[in-house]
Amino acid sequence: MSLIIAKDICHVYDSGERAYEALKKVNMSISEGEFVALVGPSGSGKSTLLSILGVLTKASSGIVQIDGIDVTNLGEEERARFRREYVGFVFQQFHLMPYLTALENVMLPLVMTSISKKEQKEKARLALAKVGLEEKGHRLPAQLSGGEQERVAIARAIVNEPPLLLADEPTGALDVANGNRVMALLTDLNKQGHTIVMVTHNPAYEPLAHRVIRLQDGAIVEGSGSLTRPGEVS
Ligand SMILES: Nc1ncnc2c1ncn2[C@@H]1O[C@H](COP(=O)(O)OP(=O)(O)OP(=O)(O)O)[C@@H](O)[C@H]1O
Repeated sequence: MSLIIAKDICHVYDSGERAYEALKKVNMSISEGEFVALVGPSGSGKSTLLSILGVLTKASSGIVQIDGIDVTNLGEEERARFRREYVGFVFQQFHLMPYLTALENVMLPLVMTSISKKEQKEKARLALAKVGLEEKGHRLPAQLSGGEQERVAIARAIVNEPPLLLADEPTGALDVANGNRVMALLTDLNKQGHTIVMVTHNPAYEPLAHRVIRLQDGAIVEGSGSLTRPGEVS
């Protein structure tokens, strides 16, 4: 079953003097449980597409359906709620709060929920254990290595068990050994049921994905998946 369907997605950045068409009629579908690598040259539109799939950016036109919900026309508040429930984000820059411990950073997505503080802590501990950092929850980000900080960021992304995990160059700031460890972790999380879409510049990681979607000049040139399953797209 498709978790994501994107139909005729166009995106234009309009910064006053000149408009730039970053995505041109992108059509794709991603099945539940897939691990997809989103690749392509710099400027081809990968981050823009990831941001649209994560309901962070509103596409200029086109339709995005996630888990059967048309997210295209949701209001700001509904979009925020949708992101909290459905999407975990992992970025190249870890974006950890420097004055919070690793455990507190992982708890952040739960703060807005009705879950009790005790349960929030328990869930954060479990997420840290999943990334192999159960012993380091008390440390501040500055007291962790780059690889460990990225694993904390991954724990934060999965703490509320979102069905969809979006990763933008998750290994971009890491050395080979730490990059490989993060990739092994993502592969493992995928096996546990998270659907993953990952932007990467590293061809060595492409074989780890079930499918490679290649973008060029804002269009998909390989691996879009089928959009023709009856009943899924109106
Ligand atoms: N806020 C913006 N305003 C104007 N143009 C933008 C903006 N953000 C991105 N672009 C342009 O849109 C195009 C696609 O950008 P995007 O960041 O999606 O590419 P990318 O494939 O992720 O690139 P990279 O691999 O270098 O991160 C680029 O040409 C970029 O210059």
